[in-house]
Amino acid sequence: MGLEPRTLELFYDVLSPYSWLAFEVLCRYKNIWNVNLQLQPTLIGGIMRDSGNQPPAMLPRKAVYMRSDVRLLSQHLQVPIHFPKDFFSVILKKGSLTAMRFLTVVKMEHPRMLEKVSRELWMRIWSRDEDITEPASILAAAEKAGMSMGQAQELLERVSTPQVKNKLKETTDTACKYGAFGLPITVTHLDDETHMLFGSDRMELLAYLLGEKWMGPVPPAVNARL
Ligand SMILES: N[C@@H](CCC(=O)N[C@@H](CS)C(=O)NCC(=O)O)C(=O)O
Repeated sequence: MGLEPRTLELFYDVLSPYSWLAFEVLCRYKNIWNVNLQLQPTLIGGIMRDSGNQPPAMLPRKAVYMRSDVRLLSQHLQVPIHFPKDFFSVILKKGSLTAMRFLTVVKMEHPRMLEKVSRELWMRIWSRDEDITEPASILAAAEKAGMSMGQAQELLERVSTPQVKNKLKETTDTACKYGAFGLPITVTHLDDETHMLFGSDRMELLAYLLGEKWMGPVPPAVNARL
């Protein structure tokens, strides 16, 4: 009899390109490793406030580094990231509150759609430099992910309800309790220990904790399908 799958949580925000990298790599591994991957839509702004941290791009030298780092990683990990032209307005002014509330309600009502809708929102903001704040933008992402317009509209109407707002706050608080000061974080639940790792660049260590094999960002089984 095989071992019970380990629970592996990924806390992410679609505003964060490093979250996208971690998300794609873990989606590739979720059926290779013996894990139960739980996607946790989180608000990065809440984590920054709670921890007293600032987005890396606020420090000019880090902002320059982040551009080349993300560009190289997007090639190496095969995730089609392109920086938005007006980075500061898109990331620091417009933010992701409604989009993350939308993903929260998707998870509550149609959890099987969460992976696809998350990916389509990232495709908009971090690949095609498209808005993710307007209702029409969020609906377009949901439709592209395979939701019917009626279904998506119904969910969008619920983003300002206390249940949805509180759920996103609760998930963000949980990430903070695990010690998050940024995103992405993964949380690995072993029999007697829980480990929080920060960043998309901790996959080898994650595999070690899980007792699984790290085969690079594009494992052979996935590579054969690409
Ligand atoms: N080295 C990490 C960097 C992750 C990262 O910089 N995430 C940003 C959001 S996109 C963040 O929250 N940074 C907080 C910090 O660096 O203190 C990786 O490769 O994933």
